[in-house]
Amino acid sequence: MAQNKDSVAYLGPKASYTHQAALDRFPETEHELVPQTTIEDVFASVQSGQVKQGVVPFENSSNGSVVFTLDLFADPTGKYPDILVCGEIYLLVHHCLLGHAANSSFSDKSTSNGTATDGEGTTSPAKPLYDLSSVKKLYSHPQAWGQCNIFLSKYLKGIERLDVSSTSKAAEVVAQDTTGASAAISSRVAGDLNGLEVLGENIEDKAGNSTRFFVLRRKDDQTFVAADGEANENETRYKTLVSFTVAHGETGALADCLAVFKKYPDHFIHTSNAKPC
Ligand SMILES: O=C(O)C(=O)Cc1ccccc1
Repeated sequence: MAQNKDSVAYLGPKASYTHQAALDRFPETEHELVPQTTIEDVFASVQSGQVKQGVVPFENSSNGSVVFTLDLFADPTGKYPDILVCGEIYLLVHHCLLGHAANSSFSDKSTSNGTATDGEGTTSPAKPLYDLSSVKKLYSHPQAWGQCNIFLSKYLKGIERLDVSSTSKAAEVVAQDTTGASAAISSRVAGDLNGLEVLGENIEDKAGNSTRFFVLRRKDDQTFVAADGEANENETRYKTLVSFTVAHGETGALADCLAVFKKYPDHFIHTSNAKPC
């Protein structure tokens, strides 16, 4: 591990959206960014103290929470008792369809089949840049499918979808299959890194598609505890993540918990997520 640089784990490999979010907040001149295979690996490396901080995807403007991350915060088996959220990062997400292009590109891009629409007023102007008839398998992180519904249902309807641990992992997998039968939903950066062509760009349903990432650390990390004290003296306003479980089958149990906010009108709920365990 490089000396004098704080280490930051992220959902990798390189060129994932999480990597891009981590680079925005933690430039490599001052931080060592450490890729992890899964979101749980990021939690585990922060919990064990192997890294100082971690970055994980939390929710998306188009299709809501990242359930893997929510489940880890719920922590039903008590594996991550010392994890705290200490920051957030927002990233605009533009998805590409990446693969090995068939010979024919659509030279006049307006010749492909017109603007795709989902019938609910959301339009996706993206059209394929190449003939996609050889694509038989699609790879991506499960969170990405729901952000590209319009393009997928119009141009790749019924094509098998395979979930992998991140969008950049999807690009790595597709790079191994040179037959042209596989394609990934991932970023342009991941395409460049893995030598893949962009078969479609900006294929997300909504123009402002953005993802919110959380920065994790251990709650007993003294470097931060000191800084927290200073911030308190300056009356810094905080956003706090509160994660709890309620007894199943007790009617109104969740409502009773939330009622506490009535007593503290200067504390308000920014977002809430509820999920069966
Ligand atoms: O960071 C990634 O690349 C991921 O796979 C998680 C994700 C998926 C879709 C949008 C943002 C983050």
